[in-house]
Amino acid sequence: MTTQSHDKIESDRPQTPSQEDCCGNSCNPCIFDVHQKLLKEWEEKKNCKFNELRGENYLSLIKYKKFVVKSIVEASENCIYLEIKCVPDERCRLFLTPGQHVMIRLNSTSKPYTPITWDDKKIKFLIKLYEDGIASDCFKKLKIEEELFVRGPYGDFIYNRNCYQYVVMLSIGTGIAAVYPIAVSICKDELEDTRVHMFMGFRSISHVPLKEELRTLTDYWNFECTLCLNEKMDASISGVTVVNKYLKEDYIQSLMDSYSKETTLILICGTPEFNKITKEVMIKREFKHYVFS
Ligand SMILES: Cc1cc2nc3c(=O)[nH]c(=O)nc-3n(C[C@H](O)[C@H](O)[C@H](O)COP(=O)(O)OP(=O)(O)OC[C@H]3O[C@@H](n4cnc5c(N)ncnc54)[C@H](O)[C@@H]3O)c2cc1C
Repeated sequence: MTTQSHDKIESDRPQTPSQEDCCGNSCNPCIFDVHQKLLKEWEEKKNCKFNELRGENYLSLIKYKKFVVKSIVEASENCIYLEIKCVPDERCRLFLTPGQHVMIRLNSTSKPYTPITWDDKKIKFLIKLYEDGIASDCFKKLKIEEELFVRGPYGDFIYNRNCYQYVVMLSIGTGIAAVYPIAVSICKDELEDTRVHMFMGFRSISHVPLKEELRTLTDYWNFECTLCLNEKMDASISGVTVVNKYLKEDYIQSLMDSYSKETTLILICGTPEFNKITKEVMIKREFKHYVFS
């Protein structure tokens, strides 16, 4: 899609009324209700137009598509970056939205993974290698140029620009893979007024992937990042706050004091136990908007 066609679609977005446009007489429909309706119609039209302009997606929801391994690089202790490339096809490109995941099939096993970056032809993943993990064992043996198969993308998380004052991301371990692309897309959007605060739990600094990428994100005015490390040690990443704290209930409770329960979106991604505890905190604190990925 050309930048002009993209800009044209964006410029058709219904203008958000200001507080002064509302007379305060509880009209039915209120100017804000009308705006919501117009916005919904515009979103629907925009999605149709995008699909028309962008061409076919190489990925399929129902069929595994062939990819080859382009690189395997150590990301942190027990984690690799895996970059894969699709088989060239003039008509097709890769389309994903931040936070979506795909199924990767290797030998006879198939597991979900969340792309951290991608372009028209390539996808990069952050993958934790478990001792005796079924897929992990396949990834450990994987060679450059070897074939693997992917279907997707899945996940219906939709983020709309400027709907929140803050997006707070709470993740542990490889949960960072789900929230990192969302943080990047918000920070790189020049029309965003929303601030992103990321809180990530890891065992130690050697378990932290994407260090350089996180440092780069801290150059954006609206990004702040705190690493919560379980093991006590001196560690630093320029621009990133590092604390020796366990990202668990009481600490999460205290973090949430700084945010409004109406205007904050909370994204949660970790183990089932972490997700459960964090959800309980959000319910207790009456936060209105929280999502698990
Ligand atoms: C939507 C989604 C997105 C995901 N995205 C990512 C991602 O981006 N990156 C990522 O790294 N992971 C991601 N995951 C997790 C991923 O799909 C796999 O579950 C993970 O990689 C482990 O798979 P495995 O086959 O290697 O390990 P498994 O075989 O599932 O084993 C995992 C661990 O459990 C242990 N284990 C297995 N069975 C038992 C048992 N019976 N008793 C005790 N221990 C046992 C194994 O020894 C191993 O240490 C995602 C999961 C979901 C649901």
